[in-house]
Parts: sequence; C-alpha cells; structure tokens
Amino acid sequence: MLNIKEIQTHLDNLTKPPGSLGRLEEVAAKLCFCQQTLKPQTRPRQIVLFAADHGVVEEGVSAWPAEVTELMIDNILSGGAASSVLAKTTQTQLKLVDVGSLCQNKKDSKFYRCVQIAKGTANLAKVPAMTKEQFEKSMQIGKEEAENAVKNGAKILAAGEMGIGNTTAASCLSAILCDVPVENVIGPGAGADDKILSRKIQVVCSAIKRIRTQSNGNLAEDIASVCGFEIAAMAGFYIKAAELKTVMVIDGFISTAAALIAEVLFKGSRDYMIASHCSAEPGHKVLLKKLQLKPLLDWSMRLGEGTGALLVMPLLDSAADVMAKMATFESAGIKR
Ligand SMILES: O=C(O)c1ccc[n+]([C@@H]2O[C@H](COP(=O)([O-])O)[C@@H](O)[C@H]2O)c1
Ligand SMILES: Cc1cc2nc[nH]c2cc1C
Repeated sequence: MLNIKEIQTHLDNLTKPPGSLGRLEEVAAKLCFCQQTLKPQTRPRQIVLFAADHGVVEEGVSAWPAEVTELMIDNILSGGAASSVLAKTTQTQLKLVDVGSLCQNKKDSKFYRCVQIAKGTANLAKVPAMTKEQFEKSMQIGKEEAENAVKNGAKILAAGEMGIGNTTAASCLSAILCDVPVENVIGPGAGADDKILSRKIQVVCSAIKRIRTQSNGNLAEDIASVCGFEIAAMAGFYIKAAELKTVMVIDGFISTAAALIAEVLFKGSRDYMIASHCSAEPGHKVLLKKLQLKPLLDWSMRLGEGTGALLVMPLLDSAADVMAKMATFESAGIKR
C-alpha cells in the first residue's frame, strides 16, 4: 500500500523547492494515492453526460422550456455543444445517456444510450418527483456506466448533466442535505429573471416543507422525492467509481448535488473526487463545503454539461506528468 508520506517524499525529491508547484502537487498526490502508483495515468478517460427532464418546469422555474433538453441532446451528439467541443479539445471520450428526457425518438449515435426511466419526473412542487424504485433504477444505470467505462480502460471518470429545470431539484437537495436556508442555495440557473426566481424560491420552500412535515425518516426516499433521473444516475456513477477506486472529476452545481448524494449513501466516495470548479450558482459553494472539497477553478461558469470537469483535464495531465517525468535532485546531481 502506497501511503501519503511516500508520495510526499517523492514529490519533495523532484527538482523544485518543496511545495512550489502549489495545488498541482495536491492533485498529483491525489492521483497517486487513488491509483496506488507514483506514475498515475489520466488517459484514456471518459465523461458520461446524463440527460433528463423535470416535471417541475411547468411551474415556471426556468428561463427555458423543457424542449431545450432534447435540442441540446441533439447538439451534444452532433458536436456543437460546449461539452462536445471541450471533450474533443481535451481528448476525453464523451457518451450521452438519456435517463428520462421527453424525447420520443432514439438518436443515431454510437456515443448514445437511451434508457428512459420515464418521460421526465413528476412535478416535485405537487408530488414526489419519483418513486424510490425509479431512484434506484436511475442509480443502477449510472453504476453500469461507471463500471463499463472502467472495464474499457478509463483511468479518469467524469459525469455531467443536461436537464432544463434541474437547478430547482439540485436546490431542494442542497437545502435538505446541507440543512441550510433555501435562500442560500437558489440562484438563476440557466438565466432566470426576478419573476422566475421568486417562483423558484416558493416551489423549493414548499417542497422542503413537504419533506420536513411528511418524511418517514427514510433519507433515500426524501432524496428521491425532489431528485432528477440524471442526478440519481450521476450519484450511482460516482458510487461505482469510488467502489472501483477510480478518480472522478466533479463538474458544477447539479453534479455536486449528485456527489453529495453519493457520499451520503456510500461514505468515502468523496476521497476519489476532484472538484473541478465552483459554479456561479450560489448553492455550489455550500455543497463543496459540505463535501470538504476545494475546487480547482473559480471561473464564474454556470453551464453544466460537464464543461468544468472537461476544462480541468489538462491540469490532471500536467499533475500526472510532473510526478512521472520530472528529474529528482539525485538524478539531476543537485545537492540540497
Ligand atoms: O452546473 C452548474 O453549475 C449549472 C448552473 C446553472 C445551470 N446549469 C445548466 O442549466 C440547466 C438547468 O437550469 P434551469 O435554470 O433550467 O434549472 C441544466 O441543463 C444545467 O446543465 C448548470
Ligand atoms: C442552451 C442551453 C445549454 C445548456 N447546457 C446545459 N444546460 C443548458 C441550458 C441551456 C438553455
């Protein structure tokens, strides 16, 4: 078993003042510890984007109509989305899994899987978004995706999402799991104006109230009642990645809500997580704090789709290369 002390000793033997590569050293150490080697690998790697729709959109909580989820699925698969572009730039294989969008027809792409649990969740403002069975089924799909990716050789995993309305679900989850006031975790999502925002606050407050007054104490059921199929699938994906001791890069607000579900249901998952960035969505900070993860970037991004996770892949490449390729003081003949 390679321990942190041995990894740190190697880092300090490399030709640089100890600690002078700052957080790059932290990332390098995490890769080494998770992979149990001083020569960690960051390729091949895979990002799986989970897409789904949300019944709560009918309450007027998003600046966009639900149809945009399908249009973006098409865009992602045909290479025009930010995630498609960044996946190419960073040489990360991208797959899209539809776990519950409103799409009627299957798409024609080898990087696509359609396993719709339902055509969107139920409206969480009125009823539970999904049953516990649907929640478990979504998690299972995520687990399968992580398992397949690792079987196919992926050394680094990332998940992302596409789902109009999913910041409302993620806000509910954040308020429940972090036990903070709703105002601390609600933001404009994909561009809500003041009117939409105040409706969103009402909807989230009443869903939380319903859970707090009607919960039978089963946390998984409470989570399911405000979750999204793509969020549950990402949680399953992260749990399986942790079980397989594989490093996973976490994206934005919604992905981090799923990461917290994973940690709650499978303690220790966070040890394999690297937080790529802190989104402009206010709840993201709250979730990262709860998970005790320090994001690599704070670039005011708020797109989702796995874009933050993709953006930091070259940082992981650099960390791995530093570890594996730098000269040591001894090999370079430098006395300390
Ligand atoms: O990941 C984030 O931090 C993030 C922050 C704001 C919005 N999004 C994306 O915007 C969509 C949800 O926004 P909304 O306003 O429809 O709930 C969904 O497709 C997410 O990928 C993502
Ligand atoms: C255009 C658009 C692209 C997205 N990608 C992720 N969420 C999104 C939301 C919208 C509205």
